[in-house]
Amino acid sequence: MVKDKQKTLESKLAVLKQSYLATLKADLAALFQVFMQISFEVQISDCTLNSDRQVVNASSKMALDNVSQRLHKIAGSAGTFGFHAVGQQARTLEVTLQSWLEASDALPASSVLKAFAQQLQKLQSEVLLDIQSRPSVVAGESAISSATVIWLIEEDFDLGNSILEQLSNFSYTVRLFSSIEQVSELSSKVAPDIVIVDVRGNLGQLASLSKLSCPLLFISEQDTFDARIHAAQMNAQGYFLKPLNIPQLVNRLEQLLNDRQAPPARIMIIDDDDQLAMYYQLVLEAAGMEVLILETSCEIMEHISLFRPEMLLMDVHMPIYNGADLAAVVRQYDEWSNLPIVFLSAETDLNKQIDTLSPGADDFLAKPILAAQLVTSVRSRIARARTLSALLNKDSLTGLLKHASIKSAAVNEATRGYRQKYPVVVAMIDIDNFKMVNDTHGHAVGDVVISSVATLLRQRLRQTDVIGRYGGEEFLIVLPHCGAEDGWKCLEDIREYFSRLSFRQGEIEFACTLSAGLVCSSSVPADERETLLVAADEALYRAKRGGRNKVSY
Ligand SMILES: Nc1nc2c(ncn2[C@@H]2O[C@H](COP(=O)(O)OP(=O)(O)OP(=O)(O)O)[C@@H](O)[C@H]2O)c(=O)[nH]1
Repeated sequence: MVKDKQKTLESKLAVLKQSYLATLKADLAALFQVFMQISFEVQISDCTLNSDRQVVNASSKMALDNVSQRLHKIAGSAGTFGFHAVGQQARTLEVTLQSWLEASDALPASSVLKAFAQQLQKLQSEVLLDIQSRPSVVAGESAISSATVIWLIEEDFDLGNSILEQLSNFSYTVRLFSSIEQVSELSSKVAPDIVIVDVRGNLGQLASLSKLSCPLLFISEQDTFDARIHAAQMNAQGYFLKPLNIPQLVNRLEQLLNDRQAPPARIMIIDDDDQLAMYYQLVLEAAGMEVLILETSCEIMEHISLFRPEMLLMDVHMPIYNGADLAAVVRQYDEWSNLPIVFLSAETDLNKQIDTLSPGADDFLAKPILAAQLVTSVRSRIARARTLSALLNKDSLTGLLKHASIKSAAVNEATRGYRQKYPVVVAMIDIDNFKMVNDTHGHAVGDVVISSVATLLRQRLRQTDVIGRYGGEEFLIVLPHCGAEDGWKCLEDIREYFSRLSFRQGEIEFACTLSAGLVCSSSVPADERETLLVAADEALYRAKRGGRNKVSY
């Protein structure tokens, strides 16, 4: 699967490289012609006694400036496509041109200009000969696995089956083993995502599990320091006492799987060079990211609010609006004040880089940029942005969006739905008689119940759905592209699953239920969208009044 993906990417890149080569050849041929024309005009003006050399200088300087800008682009793009030598020579020519343009006196003699034109011609022929290797491509790993496979090692068949059944409620695929030897044999051929083992004092045998490359969780009867230090030395990433608290175990499983199940990063690219933009797109998509190339800069804010990028990758010098101005516009919107903006630029002058950064961009990536470098830089910046955003917007108990964030997300999602004419479901979910859970089993157990609802919602909803903790034991979810009927079925499914979970406090086992109320945007006029939350709350109230453990709309 990954190999096929890699092959497709390589063939797409080969096509793109061919098309870039054709453009590059045509560009260099055009630059050569422009240059020959300039040197011809300078030569004529040198020979004609009554010519106005100043006028010729002014118009030639404008033309040279244009050539310099085009060379600047080539210097940035050629290396990216693997034509490193061409990129470096274009940079050298650009620097020469800049020194002429910055000098206040007349342009160099026509013979110097002609010599420069010949260098351009040489560059053109070198493009044909340049057989530099292709840029390396990082094959993307799929961010999301279809189902999480857990190997459970439990000698007690009944206990093993009971754990298996409960974990299956959370959509895990669980395989039960009765001994560590069985796992050791199989682990050389296939690998699970996580191994859970009931240690039962089998300390010697456990050593063979340390070779596993996946996370290891221990279940034990012993709550002693020795047992726990042994688990730590074996790199166990969780230690759970019997009788097992399944929601607590599931919380840890979710934390471990969180990175792998994170939604793909969304990147928006703005570059007037179509081929470069497509190259970045291919490379980032192959690494599992979602990429949108913005075609019309003046619609930047509409596209940002629709696509909701986690990073903007922008060229600096663009024909109509430059990158610095676009970054400043983005920063005028509070909602996007933290969006990472990274410039991809062939600019090598540090002072100019700093000038460009000041209005609102966060960083620079110098062109030419290799595929692996691009993927790594984007990944690490997005990871950091996600961590910061989680700290700011996420509730610490459940990892879901906090009250203010989910509330504004609900309004934003609904607004987008009205604009693009698709239905959006907004639903309020509340744990039934939760006060009694706290009063009977204690606040800590209540917290486990709250976080198990969060886990269930994360697992059962789509990645495009938005989930938040609205209040203590109340949740708000937003389901884009979903009608009332489908929303109801989805919530019914969640309600039913939740009622089957069993929670534990010591020897006492208990179950909980939840109620939900939903509203679909198609039943509320666009200009009354602020009332969607009130309508969902009213539906929740009807579900409570109707006896709880119900979904109403
Ligand atoms: N454990 C725990 N309890 C919380 C948290 N936040 C709020 N609560 C409790 O949640 C309970 C909510 O109780 P009520 O609003 O009376 O509702 P209820 O008992 O769920 O009854 P219905 O909603 O009518 O079914 C209160 O006892 C709060 O103290 C929290 O973070 N952790």
